[in-house]
Amino acid sequence: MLERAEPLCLLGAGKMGSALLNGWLGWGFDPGAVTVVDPGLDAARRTEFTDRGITVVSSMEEAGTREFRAVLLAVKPQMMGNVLPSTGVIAGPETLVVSVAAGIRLDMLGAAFPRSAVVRAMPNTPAQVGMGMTVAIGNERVTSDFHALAGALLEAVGKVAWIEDESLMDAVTAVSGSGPAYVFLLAECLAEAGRKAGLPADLAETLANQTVAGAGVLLDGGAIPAATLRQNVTSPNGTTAAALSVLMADDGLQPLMDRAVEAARLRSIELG
Ligand SMILES: NC(=O)C1=CN([C@@H]2O[C@H](COP(=O)(O)OP(=O)(O)OC[C@H]3O[C@@H](n4cnc5c(N)ncnc54)[C@H](O)[C@@H]3O)[C@@H](O)[C@H]2O)C=CC1
Ligand SMILES: O=C(O)[C@@H]1CCC=N1
Repeated sequence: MLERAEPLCLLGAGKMGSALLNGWLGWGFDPGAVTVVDPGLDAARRTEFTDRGITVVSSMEEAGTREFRAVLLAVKPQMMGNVLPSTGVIAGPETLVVSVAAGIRLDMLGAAFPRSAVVRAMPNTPAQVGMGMTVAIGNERVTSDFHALAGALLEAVGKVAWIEDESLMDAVTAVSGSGPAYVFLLAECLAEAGRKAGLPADLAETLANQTVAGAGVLLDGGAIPAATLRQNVTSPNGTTAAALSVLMADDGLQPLMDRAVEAARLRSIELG
């Protein structure tokens, strides 16, 4: 289980690391128990953290040799080679290490943290508001206690699905890890199309954003399938049917999405 004041170290407080941290603090985690290691934070970001009672350091040396209960690795995959060798000292047999780096495999993580339980996870940025989707897989050191701890950390920021086949992680990354960006692009495109249809820019943006947000809330919980929600909007021979005849044509959204997801999946493999 997750105690609210167990020592937790976040390596890399960029977009994803901060989203997770905000989610944990929103859940009630004690900021005084958190150490952020990030050499790239500007003064304003550092102050943002320290004002909330979080300890911020620039290097692993400054973090000391204390073993944390949980270490979250949220640096770029390309940085992992530099970061991993110096992090072993803060992770002992009682430590759970969670990496969210795209493409970085469990065997690489396990080699860097031979004494610790390691979980490879793929969250997404809606974690910031407790609406994240995370897929996770643990190595052989993840006992039921560590599994519960990882589950608690990740469930504090949204839904969690555990998998047993690591090869699925590249497709997971392409669908839910990167997926929020596709939805934001949809909102941008819808607003742009509205502008082209004659709407003032700010009104077009408001309509598009609120439509995407509202549709997302209707989807939340999964009680009603997306296809049913779509059909509920579509009056026979009406305006939606006219638009969907374009979006659902043979060269419509599906083949485009297939190509986009495949490009992301292949990139995830490359990053590993
Ligand atoms: N942004 C997203 O939506 C998602 C990102 N991820 C993964 O999260 C990781 C971080 O991605 P972002 O947050 O988007 O990148 P980012 O560039 O916003 O954050 C990376 C952070 O790491 C810091 N950093 C660089 N070198 C460091 C070091 N030696 N020690 C500690 N911190 C260091 C940087 O200063 C920066 O704040 C990546 O591995 C990515 O694959 C996973 C799921 C979703
Ligand atoms: O773009 C990326 O590589 C990361 C992984 C998933 C979302 N952002």
